[in-house]
Amino acid sequence: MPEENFAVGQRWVSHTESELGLGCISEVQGRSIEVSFPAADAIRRYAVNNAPLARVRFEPNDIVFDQSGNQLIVQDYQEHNNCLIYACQNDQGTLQVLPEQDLQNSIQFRDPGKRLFIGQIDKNKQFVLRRKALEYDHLSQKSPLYGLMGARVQLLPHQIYIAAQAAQRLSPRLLLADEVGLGKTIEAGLIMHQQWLAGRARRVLVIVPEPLLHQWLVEMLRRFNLHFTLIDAERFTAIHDSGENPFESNQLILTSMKTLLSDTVISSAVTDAQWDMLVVDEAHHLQWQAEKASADYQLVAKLSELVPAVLLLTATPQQTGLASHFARLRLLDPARFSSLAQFEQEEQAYQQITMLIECLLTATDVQSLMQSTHFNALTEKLDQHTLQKLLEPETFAIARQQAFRQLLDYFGTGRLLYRNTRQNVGDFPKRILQRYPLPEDTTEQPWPESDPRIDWLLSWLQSFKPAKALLICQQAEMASELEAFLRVRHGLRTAVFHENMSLLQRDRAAAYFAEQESGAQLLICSEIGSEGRNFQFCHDLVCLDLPQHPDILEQRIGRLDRIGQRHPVTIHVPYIEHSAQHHLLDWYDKGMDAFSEVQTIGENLYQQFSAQLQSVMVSPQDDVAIKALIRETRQQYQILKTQEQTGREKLLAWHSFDPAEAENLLAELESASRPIELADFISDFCDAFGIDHQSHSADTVILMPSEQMQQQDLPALPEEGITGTFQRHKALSREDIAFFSWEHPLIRSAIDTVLSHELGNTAFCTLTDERFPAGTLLIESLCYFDIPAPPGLHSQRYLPCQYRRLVLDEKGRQLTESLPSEILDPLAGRIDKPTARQLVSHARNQIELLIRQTWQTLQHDTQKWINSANHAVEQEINAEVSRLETLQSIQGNSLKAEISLWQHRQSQLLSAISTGQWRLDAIRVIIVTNN
Ligand SMILES: Nc1ncnc2c1ncn2[C@@H]1O[C@H](COP(=O)(O)OP(=O)(O)OP(=O)(O)O)[C@@H](O)[C@H]1O
Repeated sequence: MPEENFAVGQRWVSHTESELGLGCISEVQGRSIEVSFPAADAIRRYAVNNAPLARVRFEPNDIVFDQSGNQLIVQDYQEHNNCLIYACQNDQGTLQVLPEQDLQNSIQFRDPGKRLFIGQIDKNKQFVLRRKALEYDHLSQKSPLYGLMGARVQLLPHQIYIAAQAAQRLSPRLLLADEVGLGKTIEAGLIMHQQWLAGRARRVLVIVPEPLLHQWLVEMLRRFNLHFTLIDAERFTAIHDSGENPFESNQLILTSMKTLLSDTVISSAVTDAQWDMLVVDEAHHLQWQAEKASADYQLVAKLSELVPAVLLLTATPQQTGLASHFARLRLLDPARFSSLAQFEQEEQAYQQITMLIECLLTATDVQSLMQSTHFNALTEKLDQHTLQKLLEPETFAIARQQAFRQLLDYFGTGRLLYRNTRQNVGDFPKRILQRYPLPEDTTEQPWPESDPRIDWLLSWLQSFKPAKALLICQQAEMASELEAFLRVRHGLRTAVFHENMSLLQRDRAAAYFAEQESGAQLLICSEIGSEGRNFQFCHDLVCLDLPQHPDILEQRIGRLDRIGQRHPVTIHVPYIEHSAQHHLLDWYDKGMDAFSEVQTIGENLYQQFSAQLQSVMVSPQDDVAIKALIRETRQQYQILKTQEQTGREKLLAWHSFDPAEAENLLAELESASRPIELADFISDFCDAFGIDHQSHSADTVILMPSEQMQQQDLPALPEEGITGTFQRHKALSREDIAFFSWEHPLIRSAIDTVLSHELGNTAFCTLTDERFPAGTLLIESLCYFDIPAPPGLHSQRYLPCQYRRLVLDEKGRQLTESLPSEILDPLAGRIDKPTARQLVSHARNQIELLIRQTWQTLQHDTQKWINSANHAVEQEINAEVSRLETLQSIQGNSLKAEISLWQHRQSQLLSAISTGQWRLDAIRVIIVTNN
């Protein structure tokens, strides 16, 4: 560093203490200088020939700040008395003079070029860490499966398939209607997690029945690391009184329909808040009839007009009738489901659509398709464009898939209804009915003493000890009374669970029942209270009474027959012979196998036979009528079941699950998990940022904050530390250990920390590689493509990729392919910092040339990137518009407004993408030494 360069007033930075900010030379005396660092209130004295300082010189177009914090753009500079005077433009566009002494003192250099030339050169290890952070960030964000990997769940094919389908949609609007207990909550969690991580759903509202609040809260946190805030009426009032909308107090809100409907102030506040995603569990309660819609339906209808992504969950979508089912579908996709009459007609034609799809799927080529008996009918249903492609041998395979999707969407069960069945999923235990006929009681005692079913229950429980059983009855009052009777009068270990209890009481009761050793032997639940709950740790269900709708019976059995159940589920039904309940039991058992099989046509049978059933139940001695009811129900059951299996169920099965595709997805998830690389990344990150890390056991580490931590705010690192494993199976069996995946909040925050910090954005290394002459200078740069656009547009998702690594030589030749990081990193040699600074300073002109060449290469490719993103936008939006146009012509209603919304979105996207630009994130200078 030539000593004559130093002059009072000049601005320099320290290589060794960059945190001091911008220094100003306050004294030059003989062979020493004094530098003040006003931002740190520090003074340093250095020997002239050995000062660890770099001169700060801004170039035209650099952004600088004056001492009052005003932002200025450098236009030019001149030297006066060895000091620089900048000519700058302020934000009003006027020119202004800024002597370097007046530059802001608290400067921190982020730009890699600037840092390199002022001597802030980081370690190679830090550069590599940064590159890995960029690569992983990019790879995961780009992967269509990003968001589906990090949940602490088993990767079950039927769930991953649905979640991956949802991930392809910009804002999924779906009805998740898997059979009871197949994991709709988990599917919704996966979809939410994916949308949350992809930045597409920042504000989520989940509405569940009150008894399920806590279960949801815990599942979302434990399995997905999603921290929901629970809003009940009390909490609402507390926050509301401070003037804030309680639904805006957090990003993820969990509430119950009861809370929302308890006060109009609450229901208005929920619709006033802005949401990206709405989830409604047990959605069969949203009832609708042409003349009247229930209050909860009306509220969800209002919300679903405002919220882009909507998930409705129910195992029994038709429990409250076909009209309500249709109305819920219409909430999700009004363009597709516009008329109930048409919807009913479509249901009648499902068998025909199934035949057409079968004809399509079995055809191996154009010839065989044309020879099929259903070919003509098929041509009537397909649009001209798809048909044309279907008749070309080259496009046959793709068009067949497209035609299949169109038939399902336009004429089948739609693209928004997913229903997995035990048949799809496989491997479920059997259901067994145990009947206990009892003689009528003739004593005159009050209930429950007078009830022979209670005597039966007492002796059954005695013989059954210590195994646990769940008893579900229709009413909360009955559940309470019975539980008190068994506990107080007979000293049994029982618990009760119903909708009139507080959240805390219910959770205590469930926990008492779940306790292995000293817990309750019997949990008595009301119908509504138990809906959606997980009780699969027990496998005996007692029904003292039976509900009158097959779907409600299915909900009951589903408390035990759910994922995780390892034993056959036994349903114990004690009943008084020849009573109404006896007939109801026969109707279910002999009329429709309701105990041994999952009901898909329960609602239909209920509609047809409920009147007859009522009359049989009021005159239980009428044997002829009873037999007729069971015979007719059975006949109808068989007819409907065949129709279902060849119509609706088949369409739903096709739409809801593709085993081959699901297998591919699981394989992709497996390979994207890269646990070894993750372990390395964590270890490198901890080294760079001063976090303690040590091995806990195989594939498991303990991370602890330390006093040397450079980044104080690594939000996901708890003060007491965290233990995490990279293995899913271990995380599933050890609740106390976190599941570390690329999606875990701590890892995402580690990646963000690296990328938001400048550490590692400059480096210098030597290279021994005989392919290049000694002395060759190369530059490795890490670049990112940014699109400054409103977040709601999600424009990044259309880019071919957002991150690039480039290696260039002095002649501007690209060596990226011949020097991939796997080759370069092991060959990169360390060089001490002072020498590196000298070399950089010496080769400044060449390095600047290399940086310019990198920029030129990037600029040259910018248009390619923009074109490719535009193409992706057009493809997606044109497909949506063409779908709406087809629906318009099939259904005969105008969808102009919807079409123009999509077109508007397209023009917004195209204009945002056209402003996209590359950013240079990091550079490493490489000098070939060959020694
Ligand atoms: N992929 C999975 N990994 C681990 N556990 C799972 C998985 N999927 C579901 N489960 C467990 O299986 C049980 C049933 O799942 P869930 O509650 O999501 O089903 P559901 O379809 O919503 O039930 P319901 O029809 O009763 O509302 C829960 O205990 C859940 O934690």
